[in-house]
Amino acid sequence: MVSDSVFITGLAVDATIGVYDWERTIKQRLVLDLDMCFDISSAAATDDLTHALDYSAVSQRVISFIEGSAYQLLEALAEQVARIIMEEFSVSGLRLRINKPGAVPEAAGVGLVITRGDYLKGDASRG
Ligand SMILES: Nc1nc2c(c(=O)[nH]1)N=C([C@H](O)[C@@H](O)CO)CN2
Repeated sequence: MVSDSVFITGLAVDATIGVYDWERTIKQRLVLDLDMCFDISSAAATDDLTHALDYSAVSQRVISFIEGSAYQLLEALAEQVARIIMEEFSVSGLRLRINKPGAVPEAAGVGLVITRGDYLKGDASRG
């Protein structure tokens, strides 16, 4: 079981997201934190990006997907982002946190955290 991970924090994307009519006509800021299970041993041994989980490529793919999406719920968006990363980047598990900082004016942030795949298996230090 792999305990290595590659992370992305504070990934800011403007999206059409929300359940109310007024939210369907504007873009709102979302901020994502990702922790992705990935064995770094091959990248470490070869010093070659082609053997690494390229956090730049993941970031651009996630930004592109979210900018083209129009979900109502963060839950629906989160599930698809997790699926894309796991399917397209050979990530065996991940933790995804999505913050919608403007949604509740009285709160610094609201949102959700999901874990998928192997994220919590075999590594007590995560979670
Ligand atoms: N669990 C969730 N609760 C709420 C969501 C959501 O996506 N998941 N969305 C909204 C509204 O769109 C809100 O952000 C508008 O301010 C409310 N609750």
